[in-house]
Amino acid sequence: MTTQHLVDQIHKKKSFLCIGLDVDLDKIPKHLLATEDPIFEFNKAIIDATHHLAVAYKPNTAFYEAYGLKGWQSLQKTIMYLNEQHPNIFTIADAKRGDIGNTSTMYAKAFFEDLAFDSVTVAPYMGKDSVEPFLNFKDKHTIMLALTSNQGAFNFQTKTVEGVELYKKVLETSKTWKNAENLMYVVGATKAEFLSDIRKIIPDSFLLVPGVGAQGGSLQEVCEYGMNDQIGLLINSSRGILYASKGEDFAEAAKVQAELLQSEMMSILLKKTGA
Ligand SMILES: O=C(O)c1cc(=O)[nH]c(=O)n1[C@@H]1O[C@H](COP(=O)(O)O)[C@@H](O)[C@H]1O
Repeated sequence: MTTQHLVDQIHKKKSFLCIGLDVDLDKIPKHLLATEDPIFEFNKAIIDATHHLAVAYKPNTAFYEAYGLKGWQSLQKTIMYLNEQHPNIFTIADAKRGDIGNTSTMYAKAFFEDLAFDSVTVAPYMGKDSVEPFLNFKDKHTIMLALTSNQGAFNFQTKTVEGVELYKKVLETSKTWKNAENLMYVVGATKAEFLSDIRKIIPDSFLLVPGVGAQGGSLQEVCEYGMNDQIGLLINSSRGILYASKGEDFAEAAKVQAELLQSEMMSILLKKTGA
C-alpha cells in the first residue's frame, strides 16, 4: 500500500486507529477454545466488528509464535482474511526483526512476500545494512523502533552519544539510507513529550504509536505534539480493545472501545482539517 493510500483511508474513515491483534489464549472467551482455530476465530470476530473504525491492524508475531506451528497458521489465516476482505486496511507484522543483511532479506521476504503484510517492525541496533534489505520492497514499509513505550527505553535510547541522544541519532542516520522514504518509526505514546523534538528531525514520516490504553499514554498529547499535515500517526491499542469483555459479547465490547478512540480521533481531525 502506498503512503498516500493510507492517508486517504484516514480521511475517509476519520480514524488513524490501529488495532493490535495480540491474542492470548488465556484471555480470550472460553467458548472459543472449543473451535478448531480459536486464535483465528477471535481475530475474525474482532475484525468483523471493528474494520470500519480502524485503518490498520497489527498482529504481534510473539502471540502466534508462542503457539508453534498452529499459531503461525493462525497468523497466516488472519493476514489472508484481512487482505482478501479488507484490502484497504494497512497491515503491520509486529516482529521487531533485523540481522545481518543476508538474513534480513529473508525476514523481509517472509513478511512482505510470503505473508503479504504491508509493513514490518524492525530494530535499528544492527544498523544500516540490517535495515536496508527491508527498504528494497516497493510500496512496503519498514517501521523502525525510535523511542519505545517501555521504561527500558531510558537504558539506551535516550543516552547521549557524540552529543546527541541515541534515538535522535537513529532518526537522523536512517534518513540517509537507500529508499529511506519507505521508513516509518515507532514512538511510544507514553513518550508524547518527546514528539516535538522528533518531528523536527522527521517532519513527514508516519509514526506508529503504541501505548494508549493498557500502558496509559494520552491520545490527545500524542496528537498535539506528533500530528503533521498528512496526519502522520497510527495509534495502536491492543489489550484495551481486545479484552474489553471475556464473555460472548467480546466483539461488541471491542467495538465499543474502538468507537471511543475513533470518535476522539474524529474530533481531533475535525479540529485539524475542518473536514
Ligand atoms: O512496536 C510496537 O508495536 C511496540 C513498541 C513499543 O514501544 N511499545 C509497544 O507496546 N509495542 C507493541 O504494541 C502493543 C501494545 O499493546 P497494548 O499495551 O496491549 O495496547 C504490543 O504488541 C507491544 O509489543
